[in-house]
Amino acid sequence: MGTGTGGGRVPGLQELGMDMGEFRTPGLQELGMDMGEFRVPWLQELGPCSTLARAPELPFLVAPGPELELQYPGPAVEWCVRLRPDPTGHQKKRESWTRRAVLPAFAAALVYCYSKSHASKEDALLEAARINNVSEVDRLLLEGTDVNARHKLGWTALMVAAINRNSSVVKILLAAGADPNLGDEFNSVYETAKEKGLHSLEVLVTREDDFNNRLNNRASFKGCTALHYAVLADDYVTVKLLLDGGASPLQRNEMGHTPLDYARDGEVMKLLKASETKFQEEQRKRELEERRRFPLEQRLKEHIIGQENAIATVGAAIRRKENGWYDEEHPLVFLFLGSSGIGKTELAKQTAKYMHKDAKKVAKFIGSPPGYIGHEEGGQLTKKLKQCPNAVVLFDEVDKAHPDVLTIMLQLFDEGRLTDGKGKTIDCKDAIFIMTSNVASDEIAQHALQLRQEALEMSRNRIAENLDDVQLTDKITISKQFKENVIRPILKAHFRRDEFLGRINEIVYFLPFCHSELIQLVSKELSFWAKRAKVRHNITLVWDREVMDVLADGYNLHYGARSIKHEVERRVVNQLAAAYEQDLLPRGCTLRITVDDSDKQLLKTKDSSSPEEEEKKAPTLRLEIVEKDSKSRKLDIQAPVSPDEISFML
Ligand SMILES: Nc1ncnc2c1ncn2[C@@H]1O[C@H](COP(=O)(O)OP(=O)(O)OP(=O)(O)O)[C@@H](O)[C@H]1O
Repeated sequence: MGTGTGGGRVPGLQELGMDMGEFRTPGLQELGMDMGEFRVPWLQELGPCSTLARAPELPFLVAPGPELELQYPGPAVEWCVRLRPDPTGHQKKRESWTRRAVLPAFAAALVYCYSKSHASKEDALLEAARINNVSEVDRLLLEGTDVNARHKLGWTALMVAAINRNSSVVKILLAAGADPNLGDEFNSVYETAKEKGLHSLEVLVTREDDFNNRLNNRASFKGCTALHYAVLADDYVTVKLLLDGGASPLQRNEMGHTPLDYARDGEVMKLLKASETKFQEEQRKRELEERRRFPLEQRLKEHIIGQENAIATVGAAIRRKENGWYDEEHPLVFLFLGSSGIGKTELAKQTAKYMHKDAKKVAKFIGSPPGYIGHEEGGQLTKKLKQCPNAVVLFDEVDKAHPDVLTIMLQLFDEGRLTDGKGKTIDCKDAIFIMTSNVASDEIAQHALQLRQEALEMSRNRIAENLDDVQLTDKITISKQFKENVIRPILKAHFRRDEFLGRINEIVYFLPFCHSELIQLVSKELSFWAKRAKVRHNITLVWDREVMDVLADGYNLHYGARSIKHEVERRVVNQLAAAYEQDLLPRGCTLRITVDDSDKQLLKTKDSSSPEEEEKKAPTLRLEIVEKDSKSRKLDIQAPVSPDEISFML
């Protein structure tokens, strides 16, 4: 119970000569009725009317006598209850209702039925799961009630059935598709009350109604699955049903506990131990199969444009680790080299997402002062590694780290453990460390550009010779010789530690984008804004191929993909915003981005001009509205007034 009617008017009450105001009368309390919570001890629930003989009309009284039976033909659910004289309350020593008591009792029953008939199907399912009302659960599921719906405080019907040892209901819910691996969103009573802005007493009563008062109010239950609850209830049958229904015995709640952690010695514990091993084996097989069907490299390529060698190097190393072909005594250590904004952090994030199904799991530490581990962030790192020993740890801008910090990192990589401020040692052999650095980025970029130029000339010659492997220009590989003769000495001079470089498993090179990659980046960026235009303003955004060439020209080697984002914002999004502000964009219109006609010639002559000339002659991008007859109408967007002009006008 505990669901209020929201203070609305209950149909039928006035016919009984009462209205909501009278619920607070002392007469009701004397009868043992607590109207706030609809706790009526002498009220026995009979279920929906449809299962019983229907009352033809108001006032619902079906069986006058010592026991009163009442039907409520409500709008959604029709409910039936029986009222028994309560020997402990006002009706003491009486076997039937007094005239004085009948009316308020009726009113209370009516309100109860009303609240039941108004409760959503999902609430009704939770209630039926609690009281083990199998036929009601069946009926509600047949009516299409969402089997995984949550109580407003966070739990599901399966969890309620599990904690109450209602195995028959658990069986039906599982068969109807209840997800046994959903975690409870309920925290502790006090935390949940704070989160939801409710009184803690209200939360406590609601929780105890659905669960039971044996659970600790102060403990957090966030992330507990139905299996955790079945184990807490020490109910072998339900535990078995849940395991057979696909519940993971390895799933941890937010406190980091698996169901086994809550098991008492005995049958339940034995069953859980056996299924943990089986589940691990099955999970390993499933993951292996998934990796085979959808390899890491393919997933990375969905998010990262170009950088094929970097993706291949990281992919191969992770595959070795996942399949047990690696040195288990040391963590996997990468150094990502290359200029700014070309995907180093993005690749680290995507790797973390692949390893942990969550990009947020990447722990990022910045190398700039006050420095990494050893200072404030040292504690953070040990904390994170303790929580997740196989975390992906990103050390950004490692070249800016203090030499003392490099010494600690060396210990970390070499010994596979780290000692925190309190002298406690944390194991990190299973972690993946990714360091990023801009050191030698100019040399790498220049080398890559030179290789591309050579490849371009080669392919031009091949075209001239009528050989058709023109694609060659996009795929270049940095030579071993360049790495040894140019990069390694720079790294050595910078880090001054041979053994530090020696502990890096893979140095991964990120190269500047080639033209086709820039076009992909522009396309990704324009698509992002097109989606926004559609969702926010119902505007369809299309663009000509030349527009992408113009925007790709905004690429700046030092800012990488960020320069493309900036160029799209500067040259397209600014115009969109100005046109919108000037009310030039009707809702539902189609907008086309195009290169101004008078500037199209510039694109053709671009190759022969010097960089200075190009800067001056950058083609203009325009917005046009595509009319119904497919003709385009140019938009006359007024340039926004610049601050200089404002001061002039003043
Ligand atoms: N190769 C790429 N493919 C797709 N998006 C990219 C690529 N490179 C960079 N980006 C995008 O550009 C932004 C910056 O990229 P990222 O953070 O990976 O840069 P970085 O190489 O780590 O550079 P920095 O050293 O400056 O942090 C991100 O939004 C990222 O999604």
